[in-house]
Formats: sequence, structure tokens, C-alpha cells
Amino acid sequence: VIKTAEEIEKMRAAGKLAADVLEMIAPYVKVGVTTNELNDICAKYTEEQGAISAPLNYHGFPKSICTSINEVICHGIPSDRALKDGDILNIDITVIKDGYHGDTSKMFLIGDVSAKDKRLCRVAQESLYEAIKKVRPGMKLGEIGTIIEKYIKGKKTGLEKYSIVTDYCGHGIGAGFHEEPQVMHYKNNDKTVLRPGMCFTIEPMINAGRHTSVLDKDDNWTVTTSDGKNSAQWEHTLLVTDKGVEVLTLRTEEDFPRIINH
Ligand SMILES: CCc1ccsc1-c1ccc(O)c(O)c1
Ligand SMILES: [Mn+2]
Ligand SMILES: [Mn+2]
Repeated sequence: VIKTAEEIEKMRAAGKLAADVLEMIAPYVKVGVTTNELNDICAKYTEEQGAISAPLNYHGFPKSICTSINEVICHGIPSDRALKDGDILNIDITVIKDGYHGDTSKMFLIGDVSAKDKRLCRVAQESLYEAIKKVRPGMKLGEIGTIIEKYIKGKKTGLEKYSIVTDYCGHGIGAGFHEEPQVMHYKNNDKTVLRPGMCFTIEPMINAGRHTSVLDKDDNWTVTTSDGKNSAQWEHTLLVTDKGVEVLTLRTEEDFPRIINH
């Protein structure tokens, strides 16, 4: 749905706060810290900023952030599990500030991460950037997934054959956590035309092995790879502008432009 100028200001503020939470938590993300501790620090910070953590009680989710480690694709639940040397961790933050959502996630490399896992994380981030670079009014929504798939296929080597998780998508975002449209991360023909004022996330999940995912039957949340190989995800909340795109959740550490005009 197309946002008004006032709503766009609120999306900017929510996106900025979500990015700030990811920057704030970074120094705490070390071997030995538990994901429950990270959850509590993020929840407290978000509350202090006068915002709400969207995941808490969303469809019954029990915590304030998602923490997905190694073979966990997404929706990992914070627990007393301590981070270990070699882990790759996704922290997914969604905040509601003044009624509007900011949704973003990144990968953290814990201690000494293998070259393979570092490459998986880097390729996943680059696939997000490749897609963001192409976002502009008049573009067909399906081009986003097509770009990501083309990029990932091009990164194949003799040892690594990356795949794209198909069971979960990016999404429109605003006063609602999930709005129209669904944003597929794989090749598709969605002819929905992007318009200025649209806000949505792109959040590709890239697997080192097969694309298939398995939902944990005990906690009904944790999604893991079917072959036990690792997965990496990055997410940004984007605004379609008159001339291109604005990355509402950009962090200062990123070597990527906030605004791209075509
Ligand atoms: C934990 C929040 C949640 C619950 C059901 S889907 C979901 C979720 C998590 C992260 C996201 O980026 C997202 O768009 C949705
Ligand atoms: Mn998210
Ligand atoms: Mn999302």
C-alpha cells in the first residue's frame, strides 16, 4: 500500500531504530553469551526508546527477537544456548515505533568462522545488495527474486552450490508487520509494478545445501535446513522513491548507499 509523506517519516524513524538495535547489540555478541541475554538487552533498549518489539506474542512467538544459528534458517527462539566459536548467528529485529514497523536482520560471525561459512554469509549479503540496487518505480516485483537467483547461481563453485529458501518471503510493511505484496527471493513472474511510496522487505535466506526447510515439531517455530547444512539471511526494509530506492534500515557499518537514484 502506498505511504503518505507523514507515514514515510514514521517508516524512516522505525527503520532507523531497528538498525540502531542491531548496532547496539553488536558488542555483546561474543562466545559465551546466550541468545536469551541478547534478547533481553534488545528488548530493554527497544522499550527505553519508547518502541515495541514486534515479534513478542506475534502469532504467539515467545520472545522479542529471532536468533537463528548455523543450520537454523529463521524464527530461531532465544534460549539459554551460549554462542560457540565458529557459530554464524542471524539476529532479526522488528520494532514498532509510533505505530510503524522497522524490520531488519544481519549475520554475526562468532569467533573463528570457517572460510565456507564466511563465504555463505558474504554471498547472502551481496545477493540482497544486488536486488536493492535494482529497486525503482516501474520495476516488476518478480525481478527481485530473479536477480537474487541469478546472482546465487553465479556464485556456485565445485564445492558450493548455494540454494534459495522458497518457504519464506519478504513482505510489504508499514502499520502492519506483514502487508501486501509477498516478495519472493527466487526467479518468478510477479508482474506487480513498484510505485513510489511502497515499503517492503527483502530478506533472502541462502542455504549451503538444499533449499528445503523443516519446521521444528516441538517448538513450532524453529525452521532448519533439511540436510543440516548452514543457512544465512540478511534483511532490509526499503522505500520505493520517485527515482529509485531508500534503505530505511541501513547501518553505519555498511559500505552501501542509503539512497540510490536512477
Ligand atoms: C518471530 C516473528 C515472526 C512470527 C511469525 S513470522 C515472523 C517473522 C520473523 C522475522 C521476519 O523478518 C518476519 O518478516 C517475520
Ligand atoms: Mn525480520
Ligand atoms: Mn521480515
